[in-house]
Amino acid sequence: MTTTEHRPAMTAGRIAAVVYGTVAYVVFLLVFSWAIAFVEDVRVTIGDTALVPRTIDHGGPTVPAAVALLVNVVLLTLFAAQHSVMARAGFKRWWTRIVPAPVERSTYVLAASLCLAVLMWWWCPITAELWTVSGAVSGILVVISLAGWLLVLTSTFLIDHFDLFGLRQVVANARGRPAPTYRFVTPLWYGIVRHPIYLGFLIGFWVTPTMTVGHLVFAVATTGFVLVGIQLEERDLIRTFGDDYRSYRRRVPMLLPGAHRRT
Ligand SMILES: C[S@@+](CC[C@H](N)C(=O)[O-])C[C@H]1O[C@@H](n2cnc3c(N)ncnc32)[C@H](O)[C@@H]1O
Repeated sequence: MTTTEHRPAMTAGRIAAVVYGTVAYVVFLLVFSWAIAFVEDVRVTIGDTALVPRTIDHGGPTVPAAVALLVNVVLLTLFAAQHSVMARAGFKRWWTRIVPAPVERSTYVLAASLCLAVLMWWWCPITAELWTVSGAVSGILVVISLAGWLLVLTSTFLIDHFDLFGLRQVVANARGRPAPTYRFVTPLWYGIVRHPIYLGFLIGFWVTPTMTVGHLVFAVATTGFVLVGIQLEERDLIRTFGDDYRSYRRRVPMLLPGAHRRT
């Protein structure tokens, strides 16, 4: 094969990777926005069309609570399994023998977004209320909850938003450049807690004016998942960054700002 025969195929592959990465990113943005409406219990409609017909507490089939619980646990398990497996360094090494390395992250983002979409699409609300507040307190809780989502979004930019969601990798590949170097950084929120993205999610999930049984199941399950995920993520980070990360762990608390530092 001559060089001139080889080049168009490479170029087509690189363009396809950029298109794929862009689609994965757009799907992520849509599903992330949907997730905010879902957890905040906002049914979004345009005219007669319901964009978010089902939320954590509204819509969905009328089924016995035990059936709803079973369905929700299966959905949460599917979501947790996808994240726990695909986010691990060992899986990535194996996976990139099958999937081209430049689109590995985009594939992860797409799979994670689709699992979350499946969870929200089939979620069965269990609406018995555990607590509910109204008036100014309700408004304050909604603001705190939205601040959690903002913490998630801003933290992705502090690490490297476009790297985290796979776009930097496909663009570097299209330019014929090596994959971007994976850096350990600790700016702003990362100087206060080690996991501001997960903290933001926990705030978004737990702080609510109305806590139903279904919402509590979601919050407890995702909290457990986050706590286990942190252990696995930090094991990978220590393998990659060694003493830099160990020292960071001693200096900065995991999730609670100001919590007792490890010595
Ligand atoms: C979904 S992000 C969550 C990051 C962090 N756990 C948080 O809650 O803000 C997961 C990715 O961030 C990376 N990561 C975690 N902490 C990092 C840091 N301080 N600097 C760079 N990358 C980091 C992990 O290696 C992993 O690939």
